[in-house]
Amino acid sequence: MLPTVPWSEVERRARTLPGGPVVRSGGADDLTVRGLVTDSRRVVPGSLFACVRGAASDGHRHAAAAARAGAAALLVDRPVTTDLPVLCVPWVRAQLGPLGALLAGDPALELGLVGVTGSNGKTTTSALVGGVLEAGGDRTGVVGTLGARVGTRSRLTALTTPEAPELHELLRWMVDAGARRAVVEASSIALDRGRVDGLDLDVAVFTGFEEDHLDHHGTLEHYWASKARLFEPDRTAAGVVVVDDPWGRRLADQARVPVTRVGTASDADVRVLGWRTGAAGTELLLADDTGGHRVRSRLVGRVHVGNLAAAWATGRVLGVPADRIAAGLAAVAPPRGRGTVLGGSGRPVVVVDYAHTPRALAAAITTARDLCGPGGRVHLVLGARGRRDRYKRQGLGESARAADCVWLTNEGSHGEDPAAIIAELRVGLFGTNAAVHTVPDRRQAISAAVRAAGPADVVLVVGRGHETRLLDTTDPRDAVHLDDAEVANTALIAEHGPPARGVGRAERAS
Ligand SMILES: CC(=O)N[C@H]1[C@@H](OP(=O)(O)OP(=O)(O)OC[C@H]2O[C@@H](n3ccc(=O)[nH]c3=O)[C@H](O)[C@@H]2O)O[C@H](CO)[C@@H](O)[C@@H]1O[C@H](C)C(=O)N[C@@H](C)C(=O)N[C@H](CCC(=O)O)C(=O)O
Repeated sequence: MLPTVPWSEVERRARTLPGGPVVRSGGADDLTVRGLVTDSRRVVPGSLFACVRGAASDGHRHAAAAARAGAAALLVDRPVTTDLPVLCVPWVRAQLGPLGALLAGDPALELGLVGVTGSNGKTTTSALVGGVLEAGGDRTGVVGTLGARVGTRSRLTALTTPEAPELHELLRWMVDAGARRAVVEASSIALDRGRVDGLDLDVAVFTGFEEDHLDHHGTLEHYWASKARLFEPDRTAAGVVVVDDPWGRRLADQARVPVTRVGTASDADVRVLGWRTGAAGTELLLADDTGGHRVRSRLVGRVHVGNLAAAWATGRVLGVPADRIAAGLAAVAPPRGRGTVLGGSGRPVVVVDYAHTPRALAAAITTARDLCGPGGRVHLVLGARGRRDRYKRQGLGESARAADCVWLTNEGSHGEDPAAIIAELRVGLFGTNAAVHTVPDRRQAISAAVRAAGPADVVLVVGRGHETRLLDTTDPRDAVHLDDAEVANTALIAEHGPPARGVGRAERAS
């Protein structure tokens, strides 16, 4: 439940931020506001509407709409014509963290917080850390790409890391539901835009780094710096860093907070001694300062080895006993669309995954290869999202060369020409030995791949993972329902029938 906050208190909090004058105009002494809102369409009576200048629009232009919807006051950084009380600050976006926290009753002060960043693995690692902390006895909320949840309750969110006011409201919701800890997925864009400003983390986790989101960041170094920011002493007390890539090592070396190094390297504090993975899950052997530990998980694929080890290390840093961590990791179900395994039992295995970067795709193909039966082939269903990170397409095609059969298709063109996107993927595949088919309709591509697959084969469907809406224009209202896992399941039954009795998927485990 959001508190009612005196206007004078809002002004006082706004003044705590250095950077220029804060000027209040209007508003009687007894004025109160409830909830900080950045979208005029979400204003309710009593809201404080923050006018944010964005890429596509400017919140100042929506001040009148917010007033009509019942906003009690405005937060602005340029003059607007209005009868409402106004607080004018140097930069509205910079205030979203501090004021979002205030208007949600400062929930972060009541929570132990873990932030998870990295190019790949944020969602899975967040779920694992959530499971570890729950097993340690603390109710733990998790917010990220799959939405927000605490206990059995869940809420949808639009972004991986919500804008600061929404994030603080979600933390309030978690506290009200009894949470003592929360895990927050922190995307680089969120860090860059200050969405996690004002959060004091107990632990920041780094899962790995690879070129991505350059449409937003411009350069790799800017992207890197955005992520590295989470490991500054004013943001976190400690770090857990997977050091198996040079970027992780760089971060561990440069961080000014105590860092637990995780990985296969001999100097890792939580060291992966060995692992094996199959359709039934993953098992790894870890060593830390307390000895050796065997960890079992239902997650499928070698990509999760680092994620599991990072979650283990986070539990250790937060004082969760080893047996509780192991129990927590064993209990976590694979997050939706993150290596979701379907089929098997005498039929081909289908893996639905979110991999949308060249390295993540290469790792997903390796996992698919691990899951093949004797003589089995990997069928890859591959597309690329329109109007985003075009530079990745050739690299995705190059990674796809490791598959035996590639089904190029649409992944939501967002107004681009789908055929042109496919042509760019094909550049990376030039000269490959893999059989390459083009089936622009995604449903048909998934069905064709499932139809072509034999019982020892694996069909890997990548790019969208948990997503259920596909958009081919620039108007979000044109999005249609399309769930890759649902399509694959239907195709499995149509092409290969229901599972045969007595043949378990686990029998394909390596
Ligand atoms: C780059 C970025 O962060 N963009 C987000 C941002 O856009 P923006 O600031 O440019 O906003 P804008 O659309 O220009 O509008 C300006 C302001 O006017 C407001 N407005 C607008 C229209 C209206 O009628 N009334 C109104 O009040 C908007 O709410 C906003 O406050 O604020 C919008 C409102 O919250 C978001 O929808 C939008 O996310 C875009 C769509 C997006 O897709 N962002 C992606 C790239 C993103 O942030 N992804 C990361 C990373 C994911 C990952 O790691 O894979 C994430 O954390 O999700």
